[in-house]
Amino acid sequence: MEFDSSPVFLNSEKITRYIDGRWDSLISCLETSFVLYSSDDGQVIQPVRENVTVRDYNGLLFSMPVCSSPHEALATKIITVYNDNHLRGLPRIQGVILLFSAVDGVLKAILEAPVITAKRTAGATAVATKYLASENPKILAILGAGVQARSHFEVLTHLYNFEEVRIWNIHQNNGEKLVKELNDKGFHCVCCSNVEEAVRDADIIVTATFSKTPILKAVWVKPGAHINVIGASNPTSQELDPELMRSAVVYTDSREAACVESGDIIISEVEVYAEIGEVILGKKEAFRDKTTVFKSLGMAVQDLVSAKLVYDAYTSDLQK
Ligand SMILES: NC(=O)C1=CN([C@@H]2O[C@H](COP(=O)(O)OP(=O)(O)OC[C@H]3O[C@@H](n4cnc5c(N)ncnc54)[C@H](OP(=O)(O)O)[C@@H]3O)[C@@H](O)[C@H]2O)C=CC1
Ligand SMILES: O=C(O)C1=NCCCC1
Repeated sequence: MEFDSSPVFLNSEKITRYIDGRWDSLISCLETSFVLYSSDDGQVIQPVRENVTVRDYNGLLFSMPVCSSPHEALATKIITVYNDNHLRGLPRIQGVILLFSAVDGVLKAILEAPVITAKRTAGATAVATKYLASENPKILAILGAGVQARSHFEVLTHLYNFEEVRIWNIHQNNGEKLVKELNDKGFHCVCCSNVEEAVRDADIIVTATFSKTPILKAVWVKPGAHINVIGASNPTSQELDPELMRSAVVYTDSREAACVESGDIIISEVEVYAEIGEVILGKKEAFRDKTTVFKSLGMAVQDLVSAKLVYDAYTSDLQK
């Protein structure tokens, strides 16, 4: 018998076709991935990711392998993160996800990483926010106006009917561009000229920037707010001031990764109260009425379940 081992290649356009409009399915897969990861029963094997610094060009190369037994799948995301790429007119994050069968090791698909990274990170935030934010959030503040800011706007406005959405960005023109783009689609967002104005009385805050130093201060944040910290994914960068970190109950996706990768956790010397998977499993409490931080690092198992969602939709479409 002939063995056709050619993997399919799914570019960003195809991935968008199979993932757009599917927030509820994605959120549900991501919730499962948090549970599997935090179950500690070996169903998911996911080492802390490796990275290589490209010193001369201010770049990084990340390798993120994972095995998920319940999905009978293996995946590795390989991405580059080049902070100065906006000056070259290129995205800061690029790369691929390789999806394999865990049964026989066959490479099933090569998927461009940016769309999945954008959607799965926002979907993961949605899971954390569902568990940790107050029941009826009215004001959303997003700090940043890039890829993650967009996907977080999308998923959080899918989940909640906010009375106000405020956006702040370091370069105000880019913040205004995003606000115009969203308002042209029928939303009503405002662009703020400083962080304090953006987060005043906000119930949910998202920080999604490439800042290396804190942009969000404790005194500006309403007690009881829920903050999703998406950027500062290395031990020397911070998005939140240490006082804010110390005044909040801190949750994360992976405790093991947070302790070596998150500047916000390492520099402020806070303890991680729980992984979000432990909250979903009922092993740890969700303090909705306290100020909570979800420190998102991003996990390979999130890429695996999202890539599989797209691949399965693609293959079932082929069979029609
Ligand atoms: N937790 C996770 O799973 C993931 C985390 N990330 C992280 O999320 C963050 C955003 O990524 P993404 O949206 O893809 O990147 P983008 O390049 O699309 O957007 C980056 C945003 O950060 C702003 N920015 C750049 N430098 C600074 C600075 N010094 N201070 C404040 N703002 C700044 C940019 O403003 P302007 O464009 O005007 O310069 C832009 O709004 C990054 O830190 C990235 O590493 C990304 C993927 C997954
Ligand atoms: O999980 C990811 O993907 C990323 N995490 C932090 C840095 C960029 C990409």
